[in-house]
Amino acid sequence: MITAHTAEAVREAEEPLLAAGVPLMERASFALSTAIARELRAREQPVSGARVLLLVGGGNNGGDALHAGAYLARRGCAVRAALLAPEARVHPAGLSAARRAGVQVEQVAGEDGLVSLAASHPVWVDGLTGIGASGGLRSPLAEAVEALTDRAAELRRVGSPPLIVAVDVPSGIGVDDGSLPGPVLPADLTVTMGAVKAGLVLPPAAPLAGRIEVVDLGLELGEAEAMSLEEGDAAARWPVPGTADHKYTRGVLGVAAGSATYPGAAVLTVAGALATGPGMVRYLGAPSVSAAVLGAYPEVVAGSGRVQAWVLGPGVDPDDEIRLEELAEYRDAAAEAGVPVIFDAGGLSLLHEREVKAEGPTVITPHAGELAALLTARGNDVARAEVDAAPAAHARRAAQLTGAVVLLKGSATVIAAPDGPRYVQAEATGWLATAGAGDVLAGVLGTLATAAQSTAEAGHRRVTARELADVAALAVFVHGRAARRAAGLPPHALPAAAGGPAGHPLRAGDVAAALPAVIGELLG
Ligand SMILES: NC(=O)C1=CN([C@@H]2O[C@H](COP(=O)(O)OP(=O)(O)OC[C@H]3O[C@@H](n4cnc5c(N)ncnc54)[C@H](O)[C@@H]3O)[C@@H](O)[C@H]2O)[C@@H](O)CC1
Ligand SMILES: Nc1ncnc2c1ncn2[C@@H]1O[C@H](COP(=O)(O)OP(=O)(O)O)[C@@H](O)[C@H]1O
Ligand SMILES: [K+]
Repeated sequence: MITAHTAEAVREAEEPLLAAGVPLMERASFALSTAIARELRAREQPVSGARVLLLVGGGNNGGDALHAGAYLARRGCAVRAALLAPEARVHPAGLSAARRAGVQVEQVAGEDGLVSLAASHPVWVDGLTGIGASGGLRSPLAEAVEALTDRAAELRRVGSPPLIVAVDVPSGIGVDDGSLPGPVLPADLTVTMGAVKAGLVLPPAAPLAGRIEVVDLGLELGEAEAMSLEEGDAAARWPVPGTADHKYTRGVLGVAAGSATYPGAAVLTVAGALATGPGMVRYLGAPSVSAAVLGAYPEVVAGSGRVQAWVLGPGVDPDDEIRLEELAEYRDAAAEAGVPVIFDAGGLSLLHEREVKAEGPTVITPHAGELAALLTARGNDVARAEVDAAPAAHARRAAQLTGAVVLLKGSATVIAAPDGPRYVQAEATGWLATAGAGDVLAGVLGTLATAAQSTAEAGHRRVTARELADVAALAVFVHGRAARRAAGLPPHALPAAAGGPAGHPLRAGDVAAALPAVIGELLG
């Protein structure tokens, strides 16, 4: 599990160690220097003689960069430090360590000098600001970062990109919320001190961190601000049927999806559900859609009966009041029985009224546009772009307003429980951004929710919001992995922008088809 923390949590955890005289900065900066050397070797570039440019701001983040520069200079690198804050404000111990080690230090004024300095150094170390920064980078750092970002893009175009290493965080990101309040220099590698910061995993900042290495400082941290499931977590949480199970103990999923206009949404939801391994899927909808679903999947049982979870709404027309009334009936029955409900697409409109709160265990699965519509309908006027700029904050807001677990879809998908954990999962690929992919996800989530409900029923208790958030993260994890497989991408390949394979197009049905093999591989 990747656990990510706020700046305040990290500072609190550092305090007792600093008070006890533990040399955290020395440890952090030494580890930073070795990470840079390792990265150079991995790129088959010699460490000795490597030309390294330190971008130094006026806080301890700059101190880390200077100390690391001193270590690198001692290993034979040609290190230069560009001070972007007045020398009197630059970390004094770092500055003198760097000078003693032979680092050439110069005060930078204006972007032109900085850019030409950068052009002659293939390694840039971003030590402008770390967890002490607030708001977007201000002048002159903002202009410097903009100019360096442009230069890096030019160098990338001509095939000689610099190696950019961020100290602790790419300077200027929203450290706690992953926002981008101003310019940020995208890094290839972020060496982060003591703990992953939430902004390194939350969108939209996360992709700018590149690969993340954590320096272990022995910090004792409390509950995470954000978590990401990894392979081992997903495998450990997967509901594998036991020998005593039968289809009803494994769980029955009810699907009310599709319409005359969007019959395919029902087929794809069911495809995702079946590929995830339910005990049974019941379908409820118009006869023509039902015929399409059964034509594609004869395993499905049409008509009502007892279920352990519902998926309500994929492909449902939000203006079809009669259909929405049916969905509301399923919802009410589910609330009475304590059965989880997943509202997707058209079904989300059932939560548009301001005072409506989820009465039973509930997950909603909007994309940014749908979340903006939901928040706006409930009196929080929000545009899609605002959700995109701060997905985690908006997901949490919607969770608090509705009482539901919110699964906010996007290139990184954020999951927020009303007062519980927050997950972010980013294993998918841009190829997944295709019509119907969300329907498949709703089906996957539905099946996993039935399994969670079956376990809860066996223990004579109700499934909790926390468990539903866990299930949502698991669904997004395998859906993302299945998308990678369907796009011909190995699970751990670098993004195409970082030199990894591009993959190939997929259609939503391919994601469902890839699921059993992905799950099998996960479970070994
Ligand atoms: N406390 C410690 O001993 C440790 C600190 N560490 C490092 O120290 C960093 C935190 O250091 P600080 O608390 O000094 O803070 P930072 O170095 O992160 O930032 C403070 C500096 O940035 C400037 N600044 C703040 N907001 C700005 C903005 N919006 N635009 C432009 N400039 C801005 C401030 O004027 C100040 O000069 C961590 O990120 C980490 O790199 C590590 O060495 C681990 C140990
Ligand atoms: N750029 C992207 N990279 C990776 N995954 C993405 C990206 N954009 C969207 N996705 C994923 O693709 C799916 C699209 O779902 P959705 O928007 O609901 O489509 P539909 O309603 O057509 O089924 C979601 O799982 C979402 O997280
Ligand atoms: K930094």
